[in-house]
Amino acid sequence: MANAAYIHIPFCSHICYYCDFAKVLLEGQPVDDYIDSLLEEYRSYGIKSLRTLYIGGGTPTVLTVPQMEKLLTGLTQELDLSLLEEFTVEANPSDLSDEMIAVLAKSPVNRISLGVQSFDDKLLQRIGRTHREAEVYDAIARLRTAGFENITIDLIYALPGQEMATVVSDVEKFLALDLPHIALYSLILENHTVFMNRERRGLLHLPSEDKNADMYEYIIETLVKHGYEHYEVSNFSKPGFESKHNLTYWDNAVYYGIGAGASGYLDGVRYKNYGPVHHYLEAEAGQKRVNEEVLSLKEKVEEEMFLGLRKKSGVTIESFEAKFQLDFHELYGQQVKELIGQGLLEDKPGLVQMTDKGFELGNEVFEAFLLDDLPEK
Ligand SMILES: C[S@@+](CC[C@H](N)C(=O)[O-])C[C@H]1O[C@@H](n2cnc3c(N)ncnc32)[C@H](O)[C@@H]1O
Ligand SMILES: C[S@@+](CC[C@H](N)C(=O)[O-])C[C@H]1O[C@@H](n2cnc3c(N)ncnc32)[C@H](O)[C@@H]1O
Ligand code: SF4
Repeated sequence: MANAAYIHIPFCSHICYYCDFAKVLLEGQPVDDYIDSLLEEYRSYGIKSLRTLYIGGGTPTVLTVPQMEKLLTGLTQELDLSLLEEFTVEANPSDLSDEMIAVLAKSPVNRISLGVQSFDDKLLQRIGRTHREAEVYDAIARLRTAGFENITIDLIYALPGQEMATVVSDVEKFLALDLPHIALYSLILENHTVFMNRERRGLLHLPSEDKNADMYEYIIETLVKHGYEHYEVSNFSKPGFESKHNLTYWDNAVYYGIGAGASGYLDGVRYKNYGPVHHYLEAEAGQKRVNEEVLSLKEKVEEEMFLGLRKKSGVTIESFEAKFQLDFHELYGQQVKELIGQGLLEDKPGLVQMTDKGFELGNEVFEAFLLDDLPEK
């Protein structure tokens, strides 16, 4: 059975201009019913032990303190806590009250992921965030006082109108905080967002691809110079602070996905739950899935490569062959040779690993690992 569970809280107090994740405005939503329903789905799996738990969103910290307490108790009361290594809650800097921090601190939660996005107040305003730089420092100080050490932040770069100077200042401000982990995402223009709407009307001014690449290079170089490991395309950590939960995804391992819009991977099936809260609520505990995909061997192999290559440590040929009982060189020998020749993969025996150039041109590398056909064995 799976050792990791993702729990989705789809509510937000405002909607950011770039975001297309499963979320809805909090106002008027049946939040108490949602928590009951989510805990019912969780219990239906009979989970007794987990190595990682991750509550994401949406914005989990928009719950009231009693709602958060109920959720945390419901998720952990049946668990053998001695086996739970990492328990993350995502938080928005502007709604982390002292009471909320106190509830998180006295629970088994041991990692906080703060959605900072940028330290530049003008930029924050331009992307539809409601918090400001000062609130980030205040939230981090109060989290630290409450005993949280393992704090990570999310930043986005290549935002509309953004110049290199704010990337530099964002990275410098992150370094000054001396946190053990950061995720830095290049903005993805998503459908159904305010930004996409503006783009269609020719009103969005995104940095060019070249500028985007310069920003990524600067980020990698600077963070690595300051002792952070670039352990995944967008993730950097001090040694020992890699996200164990997210590594489960990139290791192509199984996990529960619980809540509206959550994805899971169990028994060779990738599934997704109903996104709209009322659809999710109407479905019985065992019927929350809107789709299920039974993966073929070919799909499993491709996913192993796509996900594994996102990690700096890459894919070990020995473990690939042990997992699939297939000859790696027969399947991918030629592609790997070509990608090494193009400087996109490292030339290391027994290991398939991206270079920094490979990370920049990720999709080109991934495409090379698509297979024509692979008979089921
Ligand atoms: C779905 S959000 C949930 C966390 C929380 N609600 C918050 O925003 O702080 C998770 C992260 O995804 C990233 N993200 C969301 N939309 C994105 C986009 N269009 N492009 C790049 N990153 C994005 C942001 O960095 C965000 O912190
Ligand atoms: C973009 S990542 C940010 C990770 C964070 N920086 C960290 O290191 O912990 C997190 C977001 O991905 C989405 N997500 C993660 N796992 C998911 C799953 N199993 N099902 C659905 N959404 C998921 C959620 O929207 C969540 O807010
Ligand atoms: S980025 Fe976070 S706060 Fe903003 S809309 Fe998306 S989930 Fe909500």
